[in-house]
Amino acid sequence: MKIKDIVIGVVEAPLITPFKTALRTVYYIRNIAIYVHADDGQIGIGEAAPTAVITGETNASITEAINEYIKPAIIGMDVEDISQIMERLDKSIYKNTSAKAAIDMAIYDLLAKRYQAPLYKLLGGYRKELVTDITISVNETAEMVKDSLEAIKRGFQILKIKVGKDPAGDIARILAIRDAVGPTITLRVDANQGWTPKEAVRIIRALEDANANIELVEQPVHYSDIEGMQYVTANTITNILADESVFSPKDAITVIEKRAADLINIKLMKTGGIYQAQKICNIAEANGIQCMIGCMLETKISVSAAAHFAASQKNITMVDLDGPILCVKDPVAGGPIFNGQSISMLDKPGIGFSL
Ligand SMILES: C[C@H](N)C(=O)N[C@@H](CCC(=O)O)C(=O)O
Ligand SMILES: [Mg+2]
Repeated sequence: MKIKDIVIGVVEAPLITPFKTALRTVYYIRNIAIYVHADDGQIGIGEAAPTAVITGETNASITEAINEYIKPAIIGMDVEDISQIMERLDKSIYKNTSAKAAIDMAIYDLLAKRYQAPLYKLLGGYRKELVTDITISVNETAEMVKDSLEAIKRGFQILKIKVGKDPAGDIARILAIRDAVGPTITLRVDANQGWTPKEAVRIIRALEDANANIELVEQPVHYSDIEGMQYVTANTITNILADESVFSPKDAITVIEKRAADLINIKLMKTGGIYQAQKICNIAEANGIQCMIGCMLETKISVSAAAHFAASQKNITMVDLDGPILCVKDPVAGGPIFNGQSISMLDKPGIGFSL
């Protein structure tokens, strides 16, 4: 099964409410869809999200990276030579991880279809069901409390609370949410790099003193401030999760060696796809570090690929795959079933979309 052509399209989905983090506000998803055509007529599907503030990519850069660099590097290759394809993909252009992720997942989709196997089984098949959290955008406290209670009414038991935009008000925001939702709901906090190391320690310790029972705090400080992350991890009890600080296996080794975090968030848009994500997950597992699977603002196409990857790995113990849940409707039919907080893998070949 040889790679014959790569076709680029657009995938769009309006969001139910604006998505707000310390880094950006988004009203509408407009991502790149990828169709990798094989010489036997099969098509593999992928998606790239243009998260300029995190990966540095735009829809224009993703399109250019694929057309000018990635496509010439892998066209004509046999889908079964996966390691060789992934080596060429990695070397075809520096960074551009979301462009690479879209191609990587489309090729894995084709490989799994070649063997008539669901992708999660081909990758290891550890489990069939995942439970995702849902994001509560950063807003004024009252609005975040209201959004948290609505999410619980919709059946979500794990909330990912965005903070870091107004550090002075963050303790009050988080405590008000804990107060409103009660003790049984799991709360994750994501500062998206919005705090200084000293601020982070002060805020997290205040939450600990108030018995807020926060499961983890994600990327408290700037992605490049590994020493700052190390300082926060060393001076708090709460688990610290590295997100924007870990794109590559090398980044994971740095964070682990420096004890800069307790946990790692793997996103296909940061790793450049499943092949590199597996390496990070294995490195973390060998070092006793559990991983979260995360997503950017992505639709069901790429989030489904991430779900297959997560389902295949024992060491992925936390799931933040709420992209499709934040959309008014899915732009594609098929794939795993997203029902409230549960994501169920089906036994259709590949990622599960009929193309
Ligand atoms: C969508 C997901 N829950 C999430 O929060 N992802 C990112 C930010 C994504 C983005 O800005 O597109 C995260 O920081 O974990
Ligand atoms: Mg994050």
